[in-house]
Amino acid sequence: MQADFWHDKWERMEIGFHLQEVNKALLKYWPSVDAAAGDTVLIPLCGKTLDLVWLRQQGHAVVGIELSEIALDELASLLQEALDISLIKSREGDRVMYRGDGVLLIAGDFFAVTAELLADEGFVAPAVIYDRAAIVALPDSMRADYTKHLLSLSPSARQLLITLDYDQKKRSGPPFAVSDAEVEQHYATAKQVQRLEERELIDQEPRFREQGLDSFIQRVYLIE
Ligand SMILES: C[S@@+](CC[C@H](N)C(=O)[O-])C[C@H]1O[C@@H](n2cnc3c(N)ncnc32)[C@H](O)[C@@H]1O
Repeated sequence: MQADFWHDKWERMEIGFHLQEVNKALLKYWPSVDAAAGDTVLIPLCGKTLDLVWLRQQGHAVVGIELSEIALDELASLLQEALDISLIKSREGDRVMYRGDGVLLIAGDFFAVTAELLADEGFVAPAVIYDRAAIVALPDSMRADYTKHLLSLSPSARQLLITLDYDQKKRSGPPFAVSDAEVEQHYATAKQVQRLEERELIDQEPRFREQGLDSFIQRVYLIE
């Protein structure tokens, strides 16, 4: 997926993926991650998710990486409203950085963010990764590089990963289908890939039924 595709989506506010509430799977399974209060959570391709605000509310430092400055401006406002956290925004080369109390937001290409950059910002190897609608936002050709890059930012992080799976022949992404086998393959070197939940969502997602699908499965994994 090209950057222009996503910038265009944000300019038109065609953001059907955005939830108006904290993700239910995050609320349900966050205790399984067993994160300590001060742990940093890395949220790749974060959009303007309320999940990031909720994670900060739990006492975690949060790092969000997102192409769209529109999304991060909104997220900065949400953090201000919900937590009274003011972010200082600064344009630095190809990126826009937003820095505040326990928060780092980076508007720019995820693949250009390095472990060194995070360390320079005081966020060395985040302890936890939270991926909701990130790997599934990327086409097959990018997902191995995505996972490799994610692990380069924090090789031993625990990860809460939420995927979607359906018959990709019946509909093109995003969101893209990511099978159980693919997750196992990407995380073959992990100590453990534990599937916490598999849920059929087709009855709650009529727009996907209208697009010809008869199954739309969400899976939640804890990867260690
Ligand atoms: C499906 S949305 C999910 C957003 C968020 N995780 C959520 O749950 O609402 C995918 C997001 O990834 C962002 N994105 C896509 N490619 C990216 C890249 N290479 N670097 C940073 N962000 C990217 C898009 O702008 C979009 O906001």
